[in-house]
Amino acid sequence: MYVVGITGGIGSGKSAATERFESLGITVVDADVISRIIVEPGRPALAAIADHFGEDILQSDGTLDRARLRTLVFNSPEERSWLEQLTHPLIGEEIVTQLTAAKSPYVMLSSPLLLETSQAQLTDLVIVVDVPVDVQVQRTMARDDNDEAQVRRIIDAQMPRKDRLARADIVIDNNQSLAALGESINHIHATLLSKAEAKEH
Ligand SMILES: CC(C)(COP(=O)(O)OP(=O)(O)OC[C@H]1O[C@@H](n2cnc3c(N)ncnc32)[C@H](O)[C@@H]1O)[C@@H](O)C(=O)NCCC(=O)NCCS
Ligand SMILES: Nc1ncnc2c1ncn2[C@@H]1O[C@H](COP(=O)(O)OP(=O)(O)OP(=O)(O)O)[C@@H](O)[C@H]1O
Repeated sequence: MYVVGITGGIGSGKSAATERFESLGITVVDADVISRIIVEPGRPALAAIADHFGEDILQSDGTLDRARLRTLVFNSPEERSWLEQLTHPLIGEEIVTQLTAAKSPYVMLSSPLLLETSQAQLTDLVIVVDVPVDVQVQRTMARDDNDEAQVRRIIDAQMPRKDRLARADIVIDNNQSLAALGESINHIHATLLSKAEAKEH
């Protein structure tokens, strides 16, 4: 199995990129999606979070109050570290399960923390989706209910842009139109198909 990791900071355009790869028939395993599944009601991780932060971290329907947890963990490195020690092993396990089940010519692992965690070891090649930090901030604020200071705190909790770029095998410059992004991906897809083919033989 040829595993292509794709990463980038918050709001860089990982989802915009992976939607395009999916439309080309590629299975995408998404760490953000998995991070929501492992804290669904009834899961042990949600009970551990409620024990640690108090029942106020749950909404009236029993689901996680993500906005509240977001404020807590991005204002406290200790609380963020506590949450990551709980969630990252569970996210890692589910990533492996989903990668193993994938049937497309290559499989993509999309994760904002690919290079910050051991997830990178699962990949054959790393793609970084890159935009300047100010563009990350603008696009994230336009998408989410987050003020600028909050978005910048999240960016500060992630790998600095230049370190991430230094780890890339392929960089996608997403400071361009969505149409141009699609064009870049068509070319990269052709390259990845031949690399995956080469690994099989
Ligand atoms: C703090 C939580 C509850 C906030 O939830 P919310 O719905 O607001 O955000 P969501 O999960 O969609 O994440 C949005 C973006 O925030 C960034 N982000 C999330 N967690 C982290 C983290 N631990 N460190 C740095 N950036 C992070 C990523 O760029 C991500 O794409 C949630 O992000 C969480 O549980 N984080 C811990 C698990 C984790 O590290 N997830 C990242 C995937 S490995
Ligand atoms: N080339 C582009 N031009 C204009 N808007 C874009 C472009 N690429 C992505 N966007 C928009 O920017 C926002 C952030 O993109 P996206 O959600 O794909 O980022 P992400 O890297 O998946 O973020 P996160 O780490 O938060 O999951 C979205 O609203 C998306 O529609």
